[in-house]
Amino acid sequence: MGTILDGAGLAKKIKGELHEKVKKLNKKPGLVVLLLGENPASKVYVKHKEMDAEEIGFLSKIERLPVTTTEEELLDCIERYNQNDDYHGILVQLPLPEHINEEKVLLAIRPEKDVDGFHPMNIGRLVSGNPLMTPCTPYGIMELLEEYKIELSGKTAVVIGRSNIVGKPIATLLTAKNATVTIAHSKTKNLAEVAKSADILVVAIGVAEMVDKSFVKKGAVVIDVGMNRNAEGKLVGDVKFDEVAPLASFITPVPRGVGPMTRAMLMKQTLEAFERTL
Ligand SMILES: NC(=O)C1=CN([C@@H]2O[C@H](COP(=O)(O)OP(=O)(O)OC[C@H]3O[C@@H](n4cnc5c(N)ncnc54)[C@H](OP(=O)(O)O)[C@@H]3O)[C@@H](O)[C@H]2O)C=CC1
Ligand SMILES: Nc1nc(=O)c2c([nH]1)NC[C@@H]1CN(c3ccc(C(=O)N[C@@H](CCC(=O)O)C(=O)O)cc3)C=[N+]21
Repeated sequence: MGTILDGAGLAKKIKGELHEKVKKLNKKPGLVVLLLGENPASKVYVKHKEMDAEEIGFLSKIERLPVTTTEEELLDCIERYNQNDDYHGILVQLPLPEHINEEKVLLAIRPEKDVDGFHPMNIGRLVSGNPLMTPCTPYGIMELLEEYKIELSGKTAVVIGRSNIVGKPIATLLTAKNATVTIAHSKTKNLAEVAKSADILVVAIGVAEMVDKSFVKKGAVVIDVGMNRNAEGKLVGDVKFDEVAPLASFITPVPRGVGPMTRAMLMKQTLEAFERTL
């Protein structure tokens, strides 16, 4: 049975450290989350982020906008927070409604306040090895691997999924730590076989429990980013945990694995954005 990577525990420790730092400040770091519409999953995530921010002692605000908000109105709202010195971090919850151009929106956030790390400048800086803000989920995964002293140099890593928010940036970060990385996706042939070559397997697909033991080499480190509701409404990952855990050397659970680390990195980057304004 592999060691369970306790994301919730590490996130709690990190948030405690952030809280201690914030107590010593004269001004509160501020985080605003812009949420369009009523996507139930987004509402839950956003609520969690607000709770984290308040616990740490940040100024925290959720700007709830109707689903009918126009692109221009959203861009105006972002610009107001770009100019507002009380807010050091701005996060626009994704996905956005169809009528809004995501690329335009992400480009409108001042890179210094882009605590998600999704602005093209931040992506470019990450890829060129001089990061300012790092996408929170990949960042959280790297912190978790480091906490458990998991060696990456010279290891083979397979990332399943190539999204801008998870797959591509985690592949970049693993490469920077000298892993040899393969990115797989829906067009990959012999996916299970490719995955089985991995010392480190990162799964970010969005299909409940798709990855079973046929994808996993004995002794592999398995990172499950997936966040899905199964038929009974229970939160499950992309990995069949019960089947894979006995094979793995380390494995993240869902919940309490990658998800809490994502939120902790968001808080960390908000404090760093604040500190850069001093
Ligand atoms: N824990 C956390 O903090 C976070 C969790 N998530 C969760 O992680 C999962 C992935 O999210 P995200 O990256 O945004 O998702 P996207 O939907 O943007 O990307 C999914 C990727 O998986 C690939 N894929 C889809 N189906 C298959 C398949 N059958 N075989 C192989 N590859 C496949 C897609 O391939 P192709 O490119 O070819 O279409 C795509 O690259 C979701 O469950 C999401 O909820 C996301 C963000 C944060
Ligand atoms: N601009 C933007 N930034 C994001 O970072 C972003 C986003 N949009 N859109 C949606 C995805 C998804 N995401 C999650 C973060 C934490 C948990 C999380 O904390 N999960 C808990 C469980 C939560 C529960 O019980 O529902 C856990 O895994 O233990 C989940 C999902 C961030 N995302």
